Order: sequence, then structure tokens, then C-alpha cells
Amino acid sequence: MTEADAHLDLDLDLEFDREDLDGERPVPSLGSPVLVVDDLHVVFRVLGAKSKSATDAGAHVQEASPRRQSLLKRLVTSGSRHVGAVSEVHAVRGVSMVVRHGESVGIVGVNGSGKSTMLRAIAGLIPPTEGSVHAAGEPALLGVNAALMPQLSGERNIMIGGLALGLTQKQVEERYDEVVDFADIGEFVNLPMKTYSSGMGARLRFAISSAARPDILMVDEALATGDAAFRERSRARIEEIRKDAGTVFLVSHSIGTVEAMCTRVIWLHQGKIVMDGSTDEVVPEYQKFVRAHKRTKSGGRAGGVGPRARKKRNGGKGDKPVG
Ligand SMILES: Nc1ncnc2c1ncn2[C@@H]1O[C@H](COP(=O)(O)OP(=O)(O)OP(=O)(O)O)[C@@H](O)[C@H]1O
Repeated sequence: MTEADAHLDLDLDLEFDREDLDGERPVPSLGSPVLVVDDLHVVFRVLGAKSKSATDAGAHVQEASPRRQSLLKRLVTSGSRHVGAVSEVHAVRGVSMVVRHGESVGIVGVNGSGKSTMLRAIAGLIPPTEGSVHAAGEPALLGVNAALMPQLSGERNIMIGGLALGLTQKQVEERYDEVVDFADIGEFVNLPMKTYSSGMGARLRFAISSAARPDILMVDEALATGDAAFRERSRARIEEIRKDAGTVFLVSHSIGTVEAMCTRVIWLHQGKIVMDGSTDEVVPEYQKFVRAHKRTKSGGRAGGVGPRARKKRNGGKGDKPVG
């Protein structure tokens, strides 16, 4: 794997590679379905002009329908101030999947392809615009952006975060030392989180979220933070959760991480599934696409993920997800 492949989306400083990880990719022993996502759509409405960057990134952006536009305009322009056009970002467009107990599913895709939005919708943090999510158990989203309170101490955040994840006060107290040890923040636990380095904050978020031992753990780039030792601890923790309960989703820009930790990979582009299959099937295709995408960006010719390319990859089935 080239260095470029390990940094597919160009925006993360990952030294994380296959070599950082001990052991082999987990072998799935699949159980019953724990998650069914049926034709999920998420549309964001944005006030303002069309966003070129969003369009470039692969999201589907269009002006809101005149009816919605006028309603929104009426709502926000009571002082008759012009607020500009209302655009819609169709971030997730008809995603369907069945995920079984014991699977670790990597979600890959270039920036803006809808990975985080999809996970947030599956975790119940944003409502689907259309479609549905059925989960057996409580999905918990663990991300470096998890909302903790910077003005409060690590200790208070552990309590609040634990309660928010559904633990009882007693359970949080029992797991408190484990969380602090895992996060490796020492005495800083007594200081406000705003005094933490970004690595310390990210480690604490990871430690809190994974202390809850959720049935479905969703990790959004959390492994991109911290040093090699912390990443190895995180990997082991995720593997433990996967063995115990179940099911792990991992959004990562590092193909090395996805290859090491995931048994299945879903590749999203412009909010749609391009491929869904075993890691060995999907990763090489995605790598080809990213190389081509980079060549296109630097002015060369490249293959795409248009309907034709998708049709080829999906064995002639056009836009329908595989698998
Ligand atoms: N709250 C929001 N309001 C409006 N648009 C949003 C919002 N959140 C995400 N989007 C848009 O939805 C699209 C998908 O974003 P998302 O963050 O899910 O992509 P991603 O694949 O996770 O990207 P990245 O790899 O950069 O994290 C993008 O065009 C983004 O700009």
C-alpha cells in the first residue's frame, strides 16, 4: 500500500497503517440481523447560495422546492430581510443494508460522500428525511466530535457522557477508573476539558463512549487521533466490543485501519452505496477509484463513479447496492 492510499481523503494526518496493528483482521461469525436500514435519505436544508464546495465534494445540492422556499422565507424574513436562496443538500440518498451480529463494517468514501451523516442517522442523532432504521439494541456513535462540555472537568464529562449513553450513575462510578486509565489523562481529569490537548479530548471521548459497551458501536475517525499505543488500545477495545456484543461500524480515512479491522466495507459516494462487500473485494476497487479521482483532480483522465462505472462494478446492476 502506498502512502497516498493510506491517506485517501487527503485531509487527515494518519500514520496509522496495517503495521501499527497486531494480529489479523477479525474473522466474522455472523449472527442474526441487528440493523436494517431501508432506503434511508437525509436532506439538509441550508439557507444561502448553492455551495460549490458541497457540490464538488459529491453531495447532491439543489434549490429547495418553491413551496418550501417560500415557507422558509416567510419564517425567516419577517423583517423583510432578503436571506438568499434555500438549498437542499441530499447527503444520503437511498441507502439500504442489513448488518448482522458480529460484523465490523468499514465505511469509506471521499470527503462529503455522506459517511458521517449516515452514521448519525443510524445512531438516531438526526431524523431520516425518508426511509427507516431498525436496530436491535442501542447504537452508540463514538466520534472525535462527540459533544462533551469544554467548561466542565473530565470527571463531570465522564458522568454526563455516561448517563447520556444510558449507563446508570452506579455503572458510571464503577467504570470511572477504567475510563480515566484508558484515556490516559491522569490528573487532567480534574481540570476543564478546554485545557486539554486535542489528543487528550479525543481519547477521553473514545474512553467514555466505549465504556458503555453498546450493542452497536459506531466509530467516526476516532482512531485517527492519539499515538500508536492509544490506537492499539482502541483497536483492542473495539475488537472486545465486537466479540462481546456485536457490531462495529468504523468510518475511517485510513484504508490500513479499515483493512485491519473490518470484515465488510461499504463504499459511499454522493450519498449512495457504490459497493458493499467483503473487505478484500471492496478495498482494491475503492483504491483504484481514489487514484483515478486524484489524477482527475490533478488534470488527468480517470474513471469515475458515474452510472456506467457503478454498473460495471455492481455486475450490471446500475445504482443498486451490491451484497
Ligand atoms: N448540518 C449540515 N447542514 C448542511 N449540510 C450538511 C450538514 N452536515 C453535512 N452536510 C453536507 O452533507 C454532505 C455529506 O457530509 P458528511 O459529513 O456526511 O460526509 P463525510 O463523507 O462524512 O465527509 P468527511 O469525510 O469530510 O467527514 C456534505 O456535502 C456536507 O457538506
